[in-house]
Amino acid sequence: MSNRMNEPQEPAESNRQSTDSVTQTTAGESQEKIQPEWTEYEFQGDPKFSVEDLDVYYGDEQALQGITMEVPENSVTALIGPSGCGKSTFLRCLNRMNDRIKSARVEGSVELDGEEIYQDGINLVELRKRVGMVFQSPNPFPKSIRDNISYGPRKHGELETGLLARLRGTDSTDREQQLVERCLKQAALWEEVSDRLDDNALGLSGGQQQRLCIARCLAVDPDVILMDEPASALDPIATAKIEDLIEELAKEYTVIVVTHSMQQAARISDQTAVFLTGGELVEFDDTDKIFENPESQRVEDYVTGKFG
Ligand SMILES: Nc1ncnc2c1ncn2[C@@H]1O[C@H](COP(=O)(O)OP(=O)(O)OP(=O)(O)O)[C@@H](O)[C@H]1O
Repeated sequence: MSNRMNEPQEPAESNRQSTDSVTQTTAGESQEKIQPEWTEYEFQGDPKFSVEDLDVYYGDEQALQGITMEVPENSVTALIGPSGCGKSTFLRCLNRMNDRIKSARVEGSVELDGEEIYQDGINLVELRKRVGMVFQSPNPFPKSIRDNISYGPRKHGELETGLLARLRGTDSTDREQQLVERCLKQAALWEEVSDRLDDNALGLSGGQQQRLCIARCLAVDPDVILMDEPASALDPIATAKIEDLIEELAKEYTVIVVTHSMQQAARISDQTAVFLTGGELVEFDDTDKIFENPESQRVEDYVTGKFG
């Protein structure tokens, strides 16, 4: 992983000119789309997601255009780009959260471990269990810290506690305690809250609440954790804790994170996808390559702050 942002070097001219213009217009003719070759990222191992020709519309407005990329498993992928270029829209395609937006229409293919998630009959509850999501503002339930963690597994019928469960002999209080401890440890929060698990989660600091939301996401055993600007509402110390946590989580989970901070993308991610205005994915590569020697002139301009 990259720990620093170097001054970008000059990208190869020959590559740039051939395909940098994703949308070319010849006089008086309709636009012709050319998929940039810099999104074919080569990596070892299997892809977690294979996305092909993904278009997303909100009503008549197109938010993503022909996105094709493969996301490697057990690593951190950062999605960067200027405001409104479709990063959050793309993230929401990966667990079909856009289905909840009435005007949204998704075309193309998204495979998770080789299985199409946009096929009819896919179980959305299962999908969102496998592909969890953490949002920009921490949003714990107004319940105890313990209940925040056990909420998901209870909903899925994996935990039962209380009088009825004890009478039935199905009480899982011990398992719940183990689960709460494991998830809070994984989210680097256990030490700070182990003596107040029954306190209301809303009494935690913003950074603690966000780590609790990550712990809550881990409680249902996901494969993938999607994060939409998870540290943008936090102070620098809380941000550093979330960044450390993201790197740690990637040993076991596939983490895909939208960030506005290029420094953050450079610090925490293994590979970076750069989206630009109009909903194009222009370049996807190792994070070092994107920040030090991108192929696309537009990406170089963006990462060096010339626009965006
Ligand atoms: N629910 C929605 N209904 C209609 N249009 C939407 C909706 N969500 C996003 N859009 C539009 O889709 C485009 C992409 O938005 P999106 O939020 O995905 O971009 P983004 O890169 O995540 O932006 P930001 O960095 O500002 O969060 C924008 O033009 C936006 O206005």
